[in-house]
Amino acid sequence: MAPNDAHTALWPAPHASGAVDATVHVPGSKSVTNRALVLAALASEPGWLRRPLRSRDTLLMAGALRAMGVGIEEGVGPEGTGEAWRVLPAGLRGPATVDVGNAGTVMRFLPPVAALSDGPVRFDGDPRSYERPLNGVIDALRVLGARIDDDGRGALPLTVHGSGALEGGPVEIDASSSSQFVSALLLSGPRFNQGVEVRHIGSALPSMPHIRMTVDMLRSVGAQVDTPESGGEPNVWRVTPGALLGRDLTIEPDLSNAQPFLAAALVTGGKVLVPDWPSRTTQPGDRLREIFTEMGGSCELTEYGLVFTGSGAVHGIDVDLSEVGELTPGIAAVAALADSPSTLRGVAHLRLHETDRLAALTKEINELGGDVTETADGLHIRPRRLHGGVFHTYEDHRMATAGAIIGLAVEGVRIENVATTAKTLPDFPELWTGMLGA
Ligand SMILES: O=C(O)C1=C[C@@H](OP(=O)(O)O)[C@@H](O)[C@H](O)C1
Ligand SMILES: C=C(OP(=O)(O)O)C(=O)O
Repeated sequence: MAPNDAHTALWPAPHASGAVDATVHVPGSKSVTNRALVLAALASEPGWLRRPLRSRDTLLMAGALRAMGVGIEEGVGPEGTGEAWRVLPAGLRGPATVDVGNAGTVMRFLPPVAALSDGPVRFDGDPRSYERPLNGVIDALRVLGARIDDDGRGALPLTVHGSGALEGGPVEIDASSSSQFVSALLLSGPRFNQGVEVRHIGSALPSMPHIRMTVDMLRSVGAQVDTPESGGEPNVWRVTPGALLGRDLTIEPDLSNAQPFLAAALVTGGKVLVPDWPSRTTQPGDRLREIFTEMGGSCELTEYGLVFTGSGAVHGIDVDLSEVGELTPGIAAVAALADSPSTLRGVAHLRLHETDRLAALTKEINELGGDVTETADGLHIRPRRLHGGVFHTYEDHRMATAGAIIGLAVEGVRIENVATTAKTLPDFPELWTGMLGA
């Protein structure tokens, strides 16, 4: 297939002939891998990442850090060569060029790192990356002492003129459009001369578990972080300046990418085991245990991992997803197959994700015969009998996996550009057909 054909190619989503019964080894977490790479690059000694996710977003992160002078070498992990990265921090260098693709983590976490480099770092990416909000990071970095050239829209493309150090200190931001603004400033904060104090002053802040993930991972490499939860002021996070340790970290499976496989058990009345499901985690995907149980399944966390079992019935749900927005496409797909209506709330910011996810889900489910309406901050989904057709994906990995869930229950669904799942889960089609025993 010629490279461009992948964008228009149609993948016949497998229809499930019966209940699935499978063990699915889900690759590492995108959010943990990309935080671990940044923290290891900023450390004062080498570190290891074991079982890192290797996907478009994480390879872009690794490539960008390498471009700024960081060593990231293939190492030997628990499963042999190629299963680990050894990260060798070095003085951060410019000039460099960073391709962010359409990775929120890369476009938001790296400009603060670039501000610590000793020269200009140019950031560019996919057309969609120009539309995703970055103003919180750009404005904050300027307040903290960085020089940035952009076109004034608060978005990519831009150049950060690193001068080898950043003063840091207190800064106010409105992170209501992305929690990643807060995470970005905290991750590099220990390396700023004064550390950083981030005060969120906007309306509701989405994706709080991802901010907790940032704080937890910072603390695990020796950073001192004060948070609202540790007795600080509401909406204020403070990072003390200091050296970061090089750690040996094994990356957890990506629980948000486990979603389509758990959904398969739910919609087919089957059973799926996801090995290595962590007993304690900050990943938002852990909320699936509760959400998919309410939608009709049951789960058990055993020494082998998470066993999720469908009952044969799928129920609608009324749920606020503001903390776990990235789960919305998969929940919407299950809701379209349920026996009662659903209301998904608290996710207006999804309009600025990989695509406008609220518009895309509404259009694509309705074109298969569904009845979805957009609300100010989410979706109303009234299940209808669906029919086959093309499910467009808008270069959004989670649209592709959402379409695959529907395809299990509805014959003749064809997914456009299933290869877009490579953003976070390059093996998705193989894992999916493997789960179905094909
Ligand atoms: O920090 C992270 O790793 C992420 C935070 C969330 O971003 P938003 O707060 O922009 O939704 C989430 O949706 C994204 O998939 C990953
Ligand atoms: C919103 C997402 O990604 P990003 O990290 O690009 O924001 C996502 O993975 O659902």
